[in-house]
Amino acid sequence: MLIKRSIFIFTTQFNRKFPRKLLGNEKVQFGDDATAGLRLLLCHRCFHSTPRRKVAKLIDGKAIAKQIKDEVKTEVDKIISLGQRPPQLTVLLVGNNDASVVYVRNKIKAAQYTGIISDTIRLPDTVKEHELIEEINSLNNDPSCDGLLVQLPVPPHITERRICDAVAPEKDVDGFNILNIGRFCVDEESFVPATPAGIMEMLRRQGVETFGKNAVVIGRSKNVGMPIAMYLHADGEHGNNAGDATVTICHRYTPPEQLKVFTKTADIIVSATGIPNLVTADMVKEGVTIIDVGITRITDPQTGKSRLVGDVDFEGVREKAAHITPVPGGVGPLTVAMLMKNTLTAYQKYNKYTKNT
Ligand SMILES: Nc1nc(=O)c2c([nH]1)NC[C@@H]1CN(c3ccc(C(=O)N[C@@H](CCC(=O)O)C(=O)O)cc3)C=[N+]21
Ligand SMILES: [Mg+2]
Repeated sequence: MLIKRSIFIFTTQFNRKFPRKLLGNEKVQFGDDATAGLRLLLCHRCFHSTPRRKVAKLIDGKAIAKQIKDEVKTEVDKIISLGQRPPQLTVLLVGNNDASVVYVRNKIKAAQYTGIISDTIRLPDTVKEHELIEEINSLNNDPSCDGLLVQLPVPPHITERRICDAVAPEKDVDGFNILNIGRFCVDEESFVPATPAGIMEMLRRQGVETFGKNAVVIGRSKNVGMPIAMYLHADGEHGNNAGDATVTICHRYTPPEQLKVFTKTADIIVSATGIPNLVTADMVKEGVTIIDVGITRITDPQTGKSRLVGDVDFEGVREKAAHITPVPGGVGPLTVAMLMKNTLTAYQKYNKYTKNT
């Protein structure tokens, strides 16, 4: 009874604080996910029990990614049970970049899991730009291919922008074609790049509010920093279900003491620089949410083994943060899962060939 009452009070106050989010937008209601009840119960405990040392709640990227993949799988199963062909994702991989090979393998595994057909086309790193574009054109015209992406980076003799723009906008599940970027930047519905899409999805499912909050994005890369900053600040009432946060973008020319001034005021920090230990405990406020997008492979001085680290001093920051993503197992798996979701969307929206069979 007491628990029920406090849940009622809590949700009522939440309603007052975020009226539009709760009443006007079905997709981002607090308590959308299955753990909401449990979270409220935990809130109840926090309010009514003696405080103990706080350690951040780990955002389990793998588990959230699995949820999303399961949802995609359910849809794909439906498609198949209707006797229609499943969606197909084609990945073009140029050369032998070690990291790219791992990422593409993870994408193929996720496709297999969801029932999406995947096709990887490998090309030598000597391939000419026009040959790669011819390959893209032929896949643009192939009705069995719904989603098409060229794994980045491409070798230096190839211009990345020309390659991204060669992918048909309706198959551009990476959201890297300039038409999708432009649409995204003016709040029109578009394919949203998988990493920012994954981060927003992670925040929603974890119950981290972005509406009216201070967010700091560190890094201004075109594929991560820029689009996540765009996504966090843009109008949630428009096409892509954006975050309505106040966003500060910091980058390599932000003086370190200035960076700290900004991160100290942040409710949410997204770090995407590839600089290990850039974000330390002294730079963040109590209760912050930390999204670590950095991926750096280092050799562990203790074990001598190679391992992945993010941008954040995880152990230090963890003591102050409310939520924190690990590396690996944080943003990476979400990126892969959202790519599957985008591929399903491409099929559902643009596949003209098997709709009425
Ligand atoms: N056209 C294109 N689209 C991309 O989406 C794209 C790209 N190019 N180039 C590189 C970045 C990076 N990216 C990741 C994918 C999976 C993990 C991932 O699965 N990470 C695992 C660990 C992977 C490992 O062990 O190395 C994790 O964080 O748990 C990470 C990063 C996609 N990207
Ligand atoms: Mg919204």
